[in-house]
Amino acid sequence: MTPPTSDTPLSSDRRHKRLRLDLGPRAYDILIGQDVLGLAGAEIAQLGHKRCFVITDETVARYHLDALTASLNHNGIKVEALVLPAGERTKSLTQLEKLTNNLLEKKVDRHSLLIALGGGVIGDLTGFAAAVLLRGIDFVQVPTTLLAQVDSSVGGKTGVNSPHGKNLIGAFHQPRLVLADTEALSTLPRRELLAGYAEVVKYGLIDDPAFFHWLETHGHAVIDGDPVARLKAVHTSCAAKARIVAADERESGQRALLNLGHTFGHALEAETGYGDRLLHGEAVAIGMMMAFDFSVRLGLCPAEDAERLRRHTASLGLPTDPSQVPGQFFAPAALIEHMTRDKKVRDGRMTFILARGIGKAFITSEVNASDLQDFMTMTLAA
Ligand SMILES: NC(=O)c1ccc[n+]([C@@H]2O[C@H](COP(=O)([O-])OP(=O)(O)OC[C@H]3O[C@@H](n4cnc5c(N)ncnc54)[C@H](O)[C@@H]3O)[C@@H](O)[C@H]2O)c1
Ligand SMILES: O=C(O)C(=O)C[C@@H](O)[C@H](O)[C@H](O)COP(=O)(O)O
Ligand SMILES: [Zn+2]
Repeated sequence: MTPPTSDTPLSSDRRHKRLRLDLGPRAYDILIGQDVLGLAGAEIAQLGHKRCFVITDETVARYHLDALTASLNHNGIKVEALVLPAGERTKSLTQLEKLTNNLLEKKVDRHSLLIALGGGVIGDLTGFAAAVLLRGIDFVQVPTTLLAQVDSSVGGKTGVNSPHGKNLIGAFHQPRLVLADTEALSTLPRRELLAGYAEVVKYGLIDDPAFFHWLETHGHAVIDGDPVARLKAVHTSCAAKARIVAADERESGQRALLNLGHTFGHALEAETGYGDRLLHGEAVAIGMMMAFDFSVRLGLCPAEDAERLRRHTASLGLPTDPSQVPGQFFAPAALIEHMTRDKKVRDGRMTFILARGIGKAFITSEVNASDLQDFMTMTLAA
């Protein structure tokens, strides 16, 4: 049989996949696939809210707000849209204050629903606004970037950045529903697709070597827009995240595996000031490579596994090294200082996600400060 390509229509039962994140009273569905924006009205109507506010950014509004609004209107739901500036700097206390004031002026009430239409920035900010407005109201995630579809829309981590570090102000607040329209990715720039792809690779590296192997063969198809490959990549990623979150909603243990690459990555992001020079997913790509290289240096991981990761991400055009961040010099001490503010620090001890190989990530607090210092000095001098 000829494998489907981006030109091959999918039969309707293969156009969508539905997952359930099982969290008892906070359980919710994740619907993934083609024309999910068209189904959004019917899905959201079932939640029974009288007033809905769509929170989005200027770029996403241009491409996808009309389709979502039409679908909601078609199902008898009136919406008001609030359009924010695009980009990581919108994930700030300043924008949170503006957004919550705006919603309060419009007399948002405890039966209102917020709908986050956009990438991780809009999802994290809207989710946090929903967590704190009137001590907590409902929200739905409608992710439109690959990163948001495979990671940020699922699991209930919401928040904003602080000058002290990434996501340092936030709350766990689960959405009522996640609606991921894979066709919405057709308007996403390649650089943003690649950044999201880093979080896809993460699931293979954590505990699914077969998925990593599949990505080595099909990663280009995921990036180039093959609908079957995209559906599989988003579905496999959400299934992995849902499984981990269901077992440890508030990151008291195994959920920290989802932070692979983030201890290094968040430090790089904080140092670049959350601008366009380094996207979150790019920082994670570099951070995961650093976690593997560090694991090799500590004698924990075969060097060939780190090389396999480097080969795969580099072949798609993702950065693998801090020196690839344009116009930025990273000092080891500055990065280590950021790492000491990581949310995984306990009693002054840093926690790292390291790996014994591809698909064999593990959590450890047994890292020696001098080993870290030597590794950072070596990596940043290279
Ligand atoms: N909560 C979590 O569990 C979690 C997980 C991973 C990442 N995050 C956070 O997510 C954020 C990054 O999210 P992101 O990568 O989606 O960035 P983003 O939200 O800034 O979106 C990236 C860019 O793409 C544009 N865009 C979005 N959808 C588009 C579309 N369909 N077509 C064209 N342009 C589109 C946006 O306007 C923006 O300019 C970071 O702040 C990160 O910390 C959170
Ligand atoms: O959902 C999680 O748990 C993650 O760690 C997913 C990460 O990809 C994401 O970037 C998350 O926001 C990082 O969380 P943080 O607690 O380190 O801020
Ligand atoms: Zn992330």
